[in-house]
Amino acid sequence: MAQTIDIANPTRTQAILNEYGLRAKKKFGQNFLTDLNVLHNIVEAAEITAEDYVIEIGPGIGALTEQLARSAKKVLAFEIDSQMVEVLADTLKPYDNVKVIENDVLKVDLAKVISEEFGDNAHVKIVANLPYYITTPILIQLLRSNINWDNIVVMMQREVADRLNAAVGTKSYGVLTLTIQYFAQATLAIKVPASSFNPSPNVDSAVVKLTPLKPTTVVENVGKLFGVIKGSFSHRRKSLWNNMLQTYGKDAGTKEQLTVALKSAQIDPAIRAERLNLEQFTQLYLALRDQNLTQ
Ligand SMILES: C[S@@+](CC[C@H](N)C(=O)[O-])C[C@H]1O[C@@H](n2cnc3c(N)ncnc32)[C@H](O)[C@@H]1O
Repeated sequence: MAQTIDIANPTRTQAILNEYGLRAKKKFGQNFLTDLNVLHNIVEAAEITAEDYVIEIGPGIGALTEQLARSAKKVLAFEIDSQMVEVLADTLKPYDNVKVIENDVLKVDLAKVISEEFGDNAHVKIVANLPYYITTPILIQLLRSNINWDNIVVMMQREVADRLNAAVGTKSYGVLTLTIQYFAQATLAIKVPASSFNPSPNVDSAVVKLTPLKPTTVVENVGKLFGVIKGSFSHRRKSLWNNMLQTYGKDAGTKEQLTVALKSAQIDPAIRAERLNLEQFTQLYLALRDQNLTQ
């Protein structure tokens, strides 16, 4: 199975792109990893073993996929760019444990595909050098989909990585922070310089490792909890009260229900969403639900 020259090598990466007459596409967030050490560190951080089913998002020309294929049982990779899928048919030919699916990962029912490909309730590890233009929606999709993941190890913009563990009240604190807090523990695994990519991105990057976390307060409808959180952050500079009026309506009856809910959750209506922690949002959601406002 071993391939003599790794794809992750500046010369080989450029040679592959030239061979196919391709250039990295900005619209798909294409920055190819050319640093083999970084790839080895990613595979190590994900603790991939020969028993593991791995999901990769955005394989590109296959630099990370190849390293995953060498360590994992099977790799299932989602790639949006049909030209990359053509390249992958060649670069990944030596690996019979890889399947590439041409699709927008945001449109895929991951739970369904995983059970079709790996079996019902199969556990997966998710590894990716994410397309930076959709890092947040991908992370939210992964965490909110009902899949059994053992860990998620993903490269992202350093600035987004900072949001994952941002403290309440800071500029970076928001919906993404709260989503992570509900589902996972996030640790910064590797800092990656721009020189590790072709082309070099204009931002610093970091590999983050997420491990699953049992929420402190489990709610029966997570979608509705996050509906409340999203609505509360819709205008960051506005008070919670003003954002809530916009979400639920301004008539006297609704205002009365909102007042009761906020009182029962012991939350000051004048506060801004960025000042509330996950437990406070959970209490707010439960109080709004009791007022039939989240149905
Ligand atoms: C940052 S590149 C990483 C490429 C490769 N994994 C590497 O590390 O060199 C992101 C990859 O995601 C792909 N991509 C972008 N948007 C996508 C989407 N919505 N669904 C699936 N793949 C996507 C891009 O075409 C590109 O191949």
